[in-house]
Amino acid sequence: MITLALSKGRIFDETLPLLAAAGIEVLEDPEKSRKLILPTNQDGVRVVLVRATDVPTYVEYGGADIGVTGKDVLIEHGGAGLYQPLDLRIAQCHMAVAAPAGFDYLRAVRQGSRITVATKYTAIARNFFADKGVHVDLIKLYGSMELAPLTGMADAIVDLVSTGKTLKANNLVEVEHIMNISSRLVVNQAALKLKTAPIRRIIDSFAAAVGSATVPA
Ligand SMILES: Nc1ncnc2c1ncn2[C@@H]1O[C@H](COP(=O)(O)OP(=O)(O)OP(=O)(O)O)[C@@H](O)[C@H]1O
Ligand SMILES: O=P(O)(O)OC[C@H]1O[C@H](OP(=O)(O)OP(=O)(O)O)[C@H](O)[C@@H]1O
Repeated sequence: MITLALSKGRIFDETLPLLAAAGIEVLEDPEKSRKLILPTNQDGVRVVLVRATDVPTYVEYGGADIGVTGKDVLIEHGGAGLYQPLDLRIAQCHMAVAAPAGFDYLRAVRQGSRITVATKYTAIARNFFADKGVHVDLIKLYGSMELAPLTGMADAIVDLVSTGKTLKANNLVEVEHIMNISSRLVVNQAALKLKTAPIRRIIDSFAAAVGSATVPA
């Protein structure tokens, strides 16, 4: 049995065409079913639904053999013990620093001021500001980061941006582009050794579907 960990929503939706390329069809709609283990048209393949941030953990500890997860989540997790053969080029967005239009971020940076930054992505934010030599106090949040500067709790945020609509709706402006983000395939190293043929078949089908070469194990 091959177990594939996905999160509900955009990762699940955008992985479906890749699964189809591997001849795998998920037999239940996660938006309609309360089941966390979904059967597929292949007896030897099942999908488990977990929180987006838990996908690397399930694959690391063998709860799943393969997973699909954002580069953001992978960096925060650390990626220990995970084989990352493929950029799937799905769920594309970028990580950015944003601040209210009234906050002169560049001036604060130039003057060496201490900046308070709210984010769910503390590892990415810490590394980014450390590389720039900017002094920051980080406030860890689990969602709705945009609210932090609006309530006076933080000067700026580090968050994902796609269309920019969320920032605009909350009167925030992007002031730094940190990195491009897309989702990766992650594989449990031991599972790859024990179940090489079926896992390779999935990796190769995904690679062909996204038109990219795989990274050797
Ligand atoms: N607006 C967006 N456009 C494109 N991709 C995005 C966007 N927001 C997030 N992503 C990518 O999709 C992944 C999954 O996001 P999703 O919103 O489904 O989970 P989440 O709500 O961030 O996670 P959790 O449920 O654990 O809090 C993210 O890790 C990121 O890589
Ligand atoms: O630039 P945009 O296209 O507006 O996208 C950016 C938004 O997308 C993500 O949230 P998400 O859509 O995952 O919402 P959620 O955290 O409430 O699930 C991210 O945290 C931003 O808030």
